[in-house]
Amino acid sequence: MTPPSSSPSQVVVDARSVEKSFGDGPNRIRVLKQVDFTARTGEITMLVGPSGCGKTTLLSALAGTLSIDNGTIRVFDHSLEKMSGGALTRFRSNTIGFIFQQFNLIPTLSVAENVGVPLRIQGVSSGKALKRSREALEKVGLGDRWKERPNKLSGGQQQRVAIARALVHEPPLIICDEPTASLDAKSGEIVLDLFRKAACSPDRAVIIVTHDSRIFSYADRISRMDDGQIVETTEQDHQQTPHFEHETPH
Ligand SMILES: Nc1ncnc2c1ncn2[C@@H]1O[C@H](COP(=O)(O)OP(=O)(O)OP(=O)(O)O)[C@@H](O)[C@H]1O
Repeated sequence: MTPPSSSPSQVVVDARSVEKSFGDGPNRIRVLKQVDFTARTGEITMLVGPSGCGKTTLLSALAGTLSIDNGTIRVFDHSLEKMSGGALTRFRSNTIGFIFQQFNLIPTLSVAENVGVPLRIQGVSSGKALKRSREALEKVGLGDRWKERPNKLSGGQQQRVAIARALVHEPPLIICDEPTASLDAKSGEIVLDLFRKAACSPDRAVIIVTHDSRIFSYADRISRMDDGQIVETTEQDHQQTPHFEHETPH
């Protein structure tokens, strides 16, 4: 997964001293406490840690969907906190592909129409969006299911549709929150192989929030979070092919 030597990996997500609290007065809770976090091109970075430690909050801040109280977040050389609402929305839709645990597919649209949503938001015509959506569905092994409604697919297949939707507009940053939590081992393996292929691109970065220890071997870098802070970051080099652990997640 190491990018070619002609394209050394670059820090493209750089969060420094990020702070975020929720609530007021005695109900105020500090969720992010001076968090430093980086993600690089050509790599899968996993953000792990116990429930409630602040992973989703940090992910939302990195994605620009949640404002922070203090600190700085740079994503592909743009300071998120300096961008206005409209500019941030455009930046997000061009730069980031999101994959959520709940898939968030629209039940009344076909699978291909769901995949095409990011393209339609960018103003791509429906004909071109359909063509590119079908190509993206081919890549995730669902080329023959494009006309169906999402509820006709299994959970693993719906997750692959969500991945096709996140990749269809070729965003340089892929952000995933618990992408495998509800998947069996076989579906999880397919999903992780797709992320690995995506991250192999020397100009693309993948960030995955997970507590699913079955997938840790796919990470190039693991940042461990506890009580609102990154307490450890470890690098993994892939002498051996990463694999999905066929055991119950912790
Ligand atoms: N909008 C909000 N308003 C108030 N409190 C919030 C809000 N969002 C998150 N929190 C609180 O912030 C803390 C961290 O939540 P967060 O979802 O970031 O944790 P997490 O590490 O992702 O947990 P999990 O692994 O269970 O998803 C929790 O105590 C949560 O209740």
